[in-house]
Parts: sequence; C-alpha cells; structure tokens
Amino acid sequence: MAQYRVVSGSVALITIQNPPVNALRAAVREGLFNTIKRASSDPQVRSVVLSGHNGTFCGGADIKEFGNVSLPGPHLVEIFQLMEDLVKPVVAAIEGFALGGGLELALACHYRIGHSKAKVGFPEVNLGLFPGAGGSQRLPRLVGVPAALDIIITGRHVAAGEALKLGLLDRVIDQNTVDAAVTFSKIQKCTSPPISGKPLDNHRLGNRPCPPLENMDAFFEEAMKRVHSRARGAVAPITCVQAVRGAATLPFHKGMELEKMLLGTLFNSAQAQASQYCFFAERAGARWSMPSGARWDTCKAKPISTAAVIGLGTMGRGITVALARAGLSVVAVETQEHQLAEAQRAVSRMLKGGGRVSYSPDLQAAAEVDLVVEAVFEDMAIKEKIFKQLSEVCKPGTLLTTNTSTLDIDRLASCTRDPQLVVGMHFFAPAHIMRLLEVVYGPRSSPEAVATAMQLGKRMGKVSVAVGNCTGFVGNRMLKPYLEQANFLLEEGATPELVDAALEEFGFPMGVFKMSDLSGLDVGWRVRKEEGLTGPGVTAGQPMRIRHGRRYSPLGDLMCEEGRYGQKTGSGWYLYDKPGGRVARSDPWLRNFLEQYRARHGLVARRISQQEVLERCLYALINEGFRVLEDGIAASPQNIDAIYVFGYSWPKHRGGPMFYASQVGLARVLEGLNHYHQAHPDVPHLEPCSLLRRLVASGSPPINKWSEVVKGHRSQL
Ligand SMILES: CCCCCCC/C=C/C(=O)SCCNC(=O)CCNC(=O)[C@H](O)C(C)(C)COP(=O)(O)OP(=O)(O)OC[C@H]1O[C@@H](n2cnc3c(N)ncnc32)[C@H](O)[C@@H]1OP(=O)(O)O
Repeated sequence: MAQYRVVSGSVALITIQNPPVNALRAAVREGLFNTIKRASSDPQVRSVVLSGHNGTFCGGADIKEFGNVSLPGPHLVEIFQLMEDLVKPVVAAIEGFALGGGLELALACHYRIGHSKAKVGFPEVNLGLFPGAGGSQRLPRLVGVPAALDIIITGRHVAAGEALKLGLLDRVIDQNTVDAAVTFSKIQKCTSPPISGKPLDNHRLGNRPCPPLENMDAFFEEAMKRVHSRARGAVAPITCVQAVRGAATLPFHKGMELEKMLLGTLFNSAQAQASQYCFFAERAGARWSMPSGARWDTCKAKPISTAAVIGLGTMGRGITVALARAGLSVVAVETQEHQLAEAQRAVSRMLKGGGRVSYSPDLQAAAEVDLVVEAVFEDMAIKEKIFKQLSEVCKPGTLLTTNTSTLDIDRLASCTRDPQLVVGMHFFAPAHIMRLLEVVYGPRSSPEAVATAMQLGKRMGKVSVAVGNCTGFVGNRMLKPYLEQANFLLEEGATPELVDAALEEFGFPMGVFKMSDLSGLDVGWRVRKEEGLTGPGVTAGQPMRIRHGRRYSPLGDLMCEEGRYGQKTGSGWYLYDKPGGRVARSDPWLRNFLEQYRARHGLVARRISQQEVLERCLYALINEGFRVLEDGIAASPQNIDAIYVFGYSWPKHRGGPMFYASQVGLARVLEGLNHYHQAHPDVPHLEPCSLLRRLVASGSPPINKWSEVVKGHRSQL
C-alpha cells in the first residue's frame, strides 16, 4: 500500500499504491506510518520523496471508511506530524490530484513539487466536512488566511500554475515529477548550502505563524456573514471559517485541538452522511442497466464526432455549446432566419470564439452527422414531423435524440425508420451549465443507443442517469405532485412568500413560486392545455377545481389568463420592477386575487405552518419517487437522488429526496402521507404508494437495501 525504495543512492522514495485514486484507507495509513519510520532510521537515506502510483498523488481519505464508528489503523494527524517532524527533508512529488487528506499529506511535507497539469484542493466541504487532519491549520500558515479560506470554503480544484503563485507549490515542472523531486531533494550534491543540511524549521508549517492579516475581526465577520447567506443551512462551510479563524489566532497545537473538536461535531452528522451519499450517487448513474438486462459493462457506445442540434431556442443554444465544448463538430439548425442569426451570436459569445460550430436553416445539413439532438418547441406534432424528416435525411445509423422534458419517446421513435436508434437526452436549463442529463430509453431503444448517449453525457461532464419512458420521466414526473401541493396550499390560506420561505430554509436556492416565475408560468400552462386540463379542451360546465375526478387547482391557469407569466412579463406570483426583472417583491394584487378566489370557491383561509408546507410538498414528491422505483422507471434511489441534486437543486446536505426520506424515517413519511391523505382524499398523490408501505412493513431497511424489496415487489406486480 506504500512502497519503499531507496533510489539514487540516498533518497527514500515512498509510493502510495491504492488504485484508482490512492485514497488513504487503513492499510495505506499503516504503510505510510511504517515507511516514514523506516526512512527516518535508515542510515543510507538522507532525504525522502513521497509520490502516488499511476500518475495520481492522492485523492484524500477513503470516503467509504467514513461510516465506521472507529477508524482502524493510525490516524492521519499522527502520520502527518511524524512526517513534519522528520529531520530528513521530505518532498511531495505531485502528479494528477492532491485532494483533501492528499493535500494535507503534501502540506506535512517540507517541499512540494507539482506537475504543470496537477490539481490540488480541499473538497471536504462538498462531503459535509472540512480539512480536519491539519489542513485547516497548515494551509493558512503557508498561503495566508484569505487564499486559504477561499480554497477551503469553495472546495475548488486549484491548478498547478495558481498554486505556484500562491506559494502552495514550490516548483512546477513539465517533466517526470518524481525524478525532479528526487533531484531536488538531493540538491546538496550540487549547491551549497545543501537542502538536506538546511534547518527545516521554516518548512514545518506547524512551526510557522500565520501571515498577519489587517482588520482580522472584520475579515472573519464578513466571511461568516457571506457563508451564512450562501450555505443554505449547510453547517460545514461555517465550520471552515471557524477552523481558519483558529489558525489565524491560535498557536498550532491549540488550533489542532480546535480542529479536532470541530471535526467531531461534523464527522458523523446527518449532513455529512447526506453529502457523502451524494458523492457516490453522482457516480452510480454510470453503472446503468435496462429492464432487458442490458448494462453499462456489456454494451459498447458508438463513436460520435459530429452532431446536429435542431432548434436554437435557449435550450438548443446551450446544447450546442455543451456539445462543442466536448470536442464535437456541431451543425446548428434553425429554420427561422432571425432566430438563427441571434443564436449564432449568442453561441459564439458563450464559446468565446472557440468550438467547431456551423449554422444552417436547412435540416438537410444534418445528413452526415453521427447524432442529432432535437430541441424544438415542446409540441408533439412538430416533433413527430421533424423525426420523420430526420429519419429520411440522416445517414443510416445516425442516433436520433430528443430534448423533450415530458413527451413520449416511443411515439417519436415510431415516426422513424430505425426506432432502436431513438433515445431521449433531457438537458436542464442552462444546458451548458447544469450538470444533469436524463437519458431516456423507450421500449425499442437499443442498449447501444443508450450506451452512446450515456458516454456522450460523460464527455460533456454531465451526471448522466438512464431512465425509463413515462410522462415527465423521473424528474418532472416527481415535480408534478410537488407543484400541485404548493398550489393547493395557496388555496387553503398560504402565500407564495410563506411556501417559498419554508423551502428556502430547507435548503433550496429558490422556493417553488420564485422558481416558476423564473422558468415562466406559460410553460406549464401550455402543457396543461395539451393535456386537456384547461383551455378549449375543457367541456362546458365542468367544475373549475376538479379534473378527472381529482382535485385540481386552476390558479396557475388564471394567472396566465391575466398575462402574468413570471419574470418575463414583470409579474407572476411576485412583482418585478420591469419585464425581465430579477428581484421578487410581494404583490398586493396577488393577495387580493387569492382572497377573491377563496371567497368565490367557498374556501376559508387557515394558518399554515412551515412544517405542513414541507411535509406536503416534499412527501408528495417522495411518494412519487417510490412509484417511479416501483414502476422500474428509475433503477435505484441513488439515481433519483442524483437527478434531484444535479437537476433540481435539491440541497446536497439533505442527500436527495429518497435519502432524505430514509433520514426522516420511512415510517414517519408514511404516517405523514396517511394523515394528509385522510384530510385530502381527493388528492391521489398523497395516498402512500404500495412500495413505501411494503418497505415500512419490512422494517424500513437502509437505502442501499431497498433494491431487494423493490425486486420482490415488482415480481409480484
Ligand atoms: C482517517 C480519517 C480522519 C478524518 C480526516 C478528515 C479530513 C480528510 C478528509 C478527506 O480527505 S475527504 C476526501 C477528500 N477527497 C475528495 O473529496 C476527492 C474525491 N474524489 C474525486 O473528486 C475524484 O474521484 C478525483 C480524485 C478528482 C478523480 O476523478 P475521476 O473522474 O478520475 O474518478 P472518479 O470516477 O471520481 O473516481 C474513481 C473511483 O474512485 C472512487 N473514489 C474517488 N475518490 C475517493 C475517495 N477519496 N475515497 C474513496 N473512493 C474514492 C470513486 O468513488 C470511483 O469509484 P467507482 O465509482 O469507480 O466505484
């Protein structure tokens, strides 16, 4: 796990060997501890170089070990102190990544040499932690408080060039880093005074004071304010500030005590567990499977080097940028000349002149591409026509994909010559920024087509999740009951402000009504018209608040009839200073409108608590998540959670809706749904689904065991 070799006569080369990222699991820690002691006592050794096997220095502590009550093997803090105290100089040779505990390890060395492509950072904050093995105390002493706090709070990867400027790395080189570090550690042979003979104290970061900072109190107060306003209830970023403040104000050993105490409060916390669950859920989508048994490891993707995007509205432009940035040559097609010219300017701006994109008003331009993404208006008739044309125009074997967010993939496939080549590629706005991609397979989509779309998602840096075909797929299908509850709550006496405040306090960046104003109320209105829920499709005399025998809220429709589409029109659930304005203000008109609406329908407003808002909105969404699992539309709760965290801004420190349900307790979710369904028997989305009941009856197993119950459940359906 840590290989020891004496090279170049006098240098102990210690290489961490734990593929794929050399994480510091117990055996590695043991290996490091023993090899450092060996180097210390080996009379032949005058200096030490520390490196990682296979081009990666170290990806940090082993996250899989974190669930253990007591971690076996020597503690990282102990190992790092042993290294720092060594009388022989220790040089870190950093290739690839030095992250988290990996960077803490490098900071305990006396010198750091990095390859020009190396990246360093402290991503612990994304795992609900902070650099709690000395990193929060050593980094500020090396690069100063402001730079250290920025690196620790953002969790960002710092490129070698920047790390050199900050003083985090001593040298950056383009050649073999280990060889360079060995030579560096032996400089005594060619320079005077020799590094090996130099007193190392100034290179022992634990011995150094933090560089002084003017207006320290004001700096930390400001930092704390900023973090509070951005953290959305996450505790780890706040702890980052507290720990760095400790580094700035306390002697090293006291700072280390503070660090230990703070880490103790986070290490087994619900937030840390949720964030670490998200780390693995993000990666779980890559191991996709289909009900047919086709899987990620048995299906080969087709090579894709050219693509066409059809329709250059907001989504089409973002998709073009995402594909071009992934290195594809893209033909962007838009039949409306004016829109085409505007899109060309917008895409060029986003690509900053880079990327290989050509533009055409003619579908024929897609004839020779390997893959098409259709991104036109959400209208089945238009999409069907385009798929028919594409099927005639494109060369045999071209993959035809659609960016529809709700429509039936199989119906589109049936308009083509080769339905097995059709899949959904559902991007999220803005498509070049949002990480999620739902890859939707229909009953006739081939495993090869799914594998190709999934691999393309990976090339674009997306978190790709393969899902089955149904209205709204996974994300939008689950969103529907959530939106529905929010509207019902308004009918019963809530205000948009009350509902949004509860959801924002939970951790969403925006409440449901602010979000609807941002995306445009007319989008859902159009869909509801297509579904015959409102507009000319509704038969005369039908009660306004009932559709298909269920409770229905026409509030969104009435808002649109008033021309209130949200931010774009300057008013929606909130008021904005102008069309396109961003700052939401309470609107007296809306209060009045809601009062009149309730009066007209004989509804008596009641006080609604934040708890009821959360339970009704979130439990309804979670209940649909269980249905999605039950129906086999998502392969696992991890896939659903990845969709919600990366596509719908569900707070990471809450782990996604299904993980949240497991943390709240499935029995409690079931009880809540039963309670609300009794109060609202005309709302089927509140009726607990059978899989949830069955999980509770099986003793509410942990989330990684749900699949066994799901399998048993499906076999009985
Ligand atoms: C004794 C403990 C005391 C407490 C000390 C507390 C202080 C220290 C805390 C930490 O160090 S926490 C860990 C900090 N490090 C990270 O967050 C880095 C996480 N990893 C990554 O960001 C990426 O993996 C990477 C290193 C940038 C490489 O990315 P790449 O895309 O090349 O590969 P991946 O697909 O992400 O990963 C491959 C494979 O490896 C697994 N993995 C990655 N990092 C870790 C890790 N730190 N621990 C355990 N496993 C890790 C990852 O899950 C993948 O596994 P599979 O999905 O293929 O099974």
